Amino acid sequence: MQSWAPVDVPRLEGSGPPLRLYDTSTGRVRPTAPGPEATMYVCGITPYDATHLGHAATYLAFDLVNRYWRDLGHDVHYVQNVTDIDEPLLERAARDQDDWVVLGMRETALFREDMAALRVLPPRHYIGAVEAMGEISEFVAKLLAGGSAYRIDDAEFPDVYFDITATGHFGYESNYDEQTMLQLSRERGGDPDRPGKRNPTDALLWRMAREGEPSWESELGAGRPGWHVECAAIALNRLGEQIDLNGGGSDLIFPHHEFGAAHAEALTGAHPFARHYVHSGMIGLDGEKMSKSRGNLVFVSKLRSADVDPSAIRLALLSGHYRDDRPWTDDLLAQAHRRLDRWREAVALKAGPDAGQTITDLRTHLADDLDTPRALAAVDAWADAALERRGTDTAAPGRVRDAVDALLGVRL
Ligand SMILES: Nc1ncnc2c1ncn2[C@@H]1O[C@H](COS(=O)(=O)NC(=O)[C@@H](N)CS)[C@@H](O)[C@H]1O
Ligand SMILES: [Zn+2]
Repeated sequence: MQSWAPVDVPRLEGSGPPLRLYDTSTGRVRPTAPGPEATMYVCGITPYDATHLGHAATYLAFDLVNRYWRDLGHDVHYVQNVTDIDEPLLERAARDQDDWVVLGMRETALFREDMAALRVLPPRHYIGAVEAMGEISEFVAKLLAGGSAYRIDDAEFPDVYFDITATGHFGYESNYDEQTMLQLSRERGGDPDRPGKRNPTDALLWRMAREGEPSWESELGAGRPGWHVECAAIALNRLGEQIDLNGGGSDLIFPHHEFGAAHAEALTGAHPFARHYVHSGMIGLDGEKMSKSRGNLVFVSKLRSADVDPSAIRLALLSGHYRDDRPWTDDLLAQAHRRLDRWREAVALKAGPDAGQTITDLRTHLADDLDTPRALAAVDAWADAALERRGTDTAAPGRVRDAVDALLGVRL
């Protein structure tokens, strides 16, 4: 599947400290240490109700990681999927008398447009589950052959499940207890109460074809994949056995990323699958998580069609810390507009105070687990000084503009 338009990123002089990020599996902020090419897998959308501000906040967080690693001089091999076949998509298509394929294509196209408008750097590989069906079924067949997976004893639908005891590390990514895992498995598409499973939380790998459901021929028999194995296969086959970062919103901590890691590790034996598991907080509206099921969604495309500057949307979402569950409010957007106008006014000056310290501060704060509130405050300070006390450095406004573009993706 084609990704979206590339974004030019100004090259800045010098570089900052190593990027440190909170890792869910160890519960600590730790330095990332990618090689010359950093490898990052961030889960993509299930293409309906796209792109709401929750989606946008999550993809902006990982865009900052991408930009910061590039600022350090790394290449970034960024891979993202599209869950263009899954229960929720089929249900939404049925509800709206829509063809699920058309719905998926339409919403994915809208998502690409929104990401390009927000100046999110595109993934090098943007892969749909449907186009990856061959490699996914092959991955499942290998798990089955290797004994990490089994067919459930159900004559009508002998579906394939993953055995959570296969790797001996299951649970290390989320660190959730059994009770929590059971509850979240139930809430997020699992079937812990299905009779015949070895362990209630064992995850579905391959669902044999049901009447009236889309299915694909495979060595496993006609059917379609479980949700987690799609990401494990797409990531592993493009980024290798161990990656620098596996990311998504905090609602993916379990079961999705726990199983994605377990599937990959069961196949390769390489542990941990990702050196960092990074999760962003939930954007809420009126006190509830912004989510498809609740329907309390604010869409990027609606704001864009109301002529809201995408850079203001970016600034509004970056004004909070990426890991915090936080509300979206109209006031947040109004504040962001004011901030954007002030920064633009300051960089339009002929000269300003020295930019060096500001760029150093920007990098230091971003390197500290993407501390964007402090990073934005550093630019506020420079803009205030430039507008109030002026300054004599004629290179400063241009340097600040380029740093804000390269590191925050905000176009001044
Ligand atoms: N309210 C929200 N705030 C922040 N991030 C959110 C919110 N709702 C969803 N997300 C994140 O947006 C990304 C896409 O969500 S999604 O469309 O439901 N799709 C999926 O979770 C799967 N296709 C991942 S393979 C996920 O990382 C999810 O955690
Ligand atoms: Zn995923």
